[in-house]
Amino acid sequence: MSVVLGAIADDFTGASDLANNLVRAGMRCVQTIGVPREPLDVGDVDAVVVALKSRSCPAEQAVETSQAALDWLRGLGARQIFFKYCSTFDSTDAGNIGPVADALIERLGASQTVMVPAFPVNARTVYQGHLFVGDRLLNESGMEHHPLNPMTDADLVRVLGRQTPHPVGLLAHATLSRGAAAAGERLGALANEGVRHVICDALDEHDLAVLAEAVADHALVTGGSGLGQSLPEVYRRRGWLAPIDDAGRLAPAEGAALVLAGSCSRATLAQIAHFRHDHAVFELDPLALAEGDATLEAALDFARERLSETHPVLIAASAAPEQVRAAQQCLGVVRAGELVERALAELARRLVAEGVGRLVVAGGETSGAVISALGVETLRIGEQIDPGVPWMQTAVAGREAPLSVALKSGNFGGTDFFTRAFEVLS
Ligand SMILES: Nc1ncnc2c1ncn2[C@@H]1O[C@H](COP(=O)(O)OP(=O)(O)O)[C@@H](O)[C@H]1O
Ligand SMILES: O=C(O)[C@@H](O)C(=O)COP(=O)(O)O
Repeated sequence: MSVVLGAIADDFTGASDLANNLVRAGMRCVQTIGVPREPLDVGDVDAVVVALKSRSCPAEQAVETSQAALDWLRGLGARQIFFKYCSTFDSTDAGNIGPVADALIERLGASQTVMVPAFPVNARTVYQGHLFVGDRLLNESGMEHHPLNPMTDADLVRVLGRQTPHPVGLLAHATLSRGAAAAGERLGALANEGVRHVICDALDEHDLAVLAEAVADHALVTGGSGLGQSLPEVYRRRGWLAPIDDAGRLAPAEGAALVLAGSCSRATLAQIAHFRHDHAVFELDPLALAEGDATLEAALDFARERLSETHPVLIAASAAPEQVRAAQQCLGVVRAGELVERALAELARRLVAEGVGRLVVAGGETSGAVISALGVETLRIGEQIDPGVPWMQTAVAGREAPLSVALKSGNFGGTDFFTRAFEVLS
């Protein structure tokens, strides 16, 4: 059997979210950081997820790295390509969802793709093309304050329409509720009208299963990880997958426990507040980081004094919207983000070299910066901590035992995530 699914994820937390769902649905999955330099042995692999850091970079760069990932995945023989973006459709009018989807469609010679951000288990649903987080529209969910891609419009047909010159259509719930054949017919009719991108409603797992059945033969699908829960079952019915084995067991974890947070989402802020009750927290201020290395050294000292296997330490740049705005006004949006990402990446690099072996990172961009600084190339997927966030293991230079790492999407996880994650691991 060869690789069935090749996925291109626009950030690192998103990649592990998708890989987690594929593993839980019984696919043997490897996550790579970018396109690996060495050939990858895919002898017993059903799915490969390539993690990129292409969500917030200039659109041309996102297109270029995504095309390179596509070419590599096709070289592995992948039957279907999955472009994974955020379940909150994180993007701006400049991209990158529209431009990347267009480029992938063209390179694959396809005529259409579905857009399925829904992830019901984490309360992301789509109705009449409008994205909800819980019972709030996207633009009232906290995502309107995102430091890099504030989401101020919940109408995804309209949002995507600003990112692509091609027509955007809707596969509405009324059609979906009539089953996979009706959904497939509607997609075909839209394709005949020249509609390239189809935003799909989905309220629950059943809707995702219907969509998976309708699109399993498409060259390209796009969306959040929810669709990744449902596709493997369709592949299995078609005989494309080997029987399920134990797809997600890791070696025992070793080393001190550290949490690094760069996400400013509501969920992460609540998780930090919860953690603070019983644990030590160091706050990184981007304005102080801009002044020189003293803050970074202070954070290192703080961690070194407290690191242990049993009591995690947290270093966080995460701040409330008004503080983020103040830092951005002073430093600029890009520089503020870069200063924080660089500092957290440097802390990870130095503290892992000094014995951290269990690492949780909060935030997609932040995870990209940290994992890149650690020189990670591939990750194995292990146990789920909360929906969308698995423990993973990887080799890092200078460490004999594998590094256990969890990349938490800003918006995911219960309030006790930063303590419970380590309990799950032990
Ligand atoms: N105090 C702060 N002020 C300004 N920007 C910040 C601050 N803390 C974190 N950031 C930046 O905000 C961005 C958060 O994005 P990300 O890590 O993807 O989190 P999420 O997963 O919540 O989207 C990062 O670029 C990070 O460097
Ligand atoms: O789909 C999702 O919500 C996540 O997998 C995701 O993409 C995470 O992005 P961040 O919130 O930026 O971590």
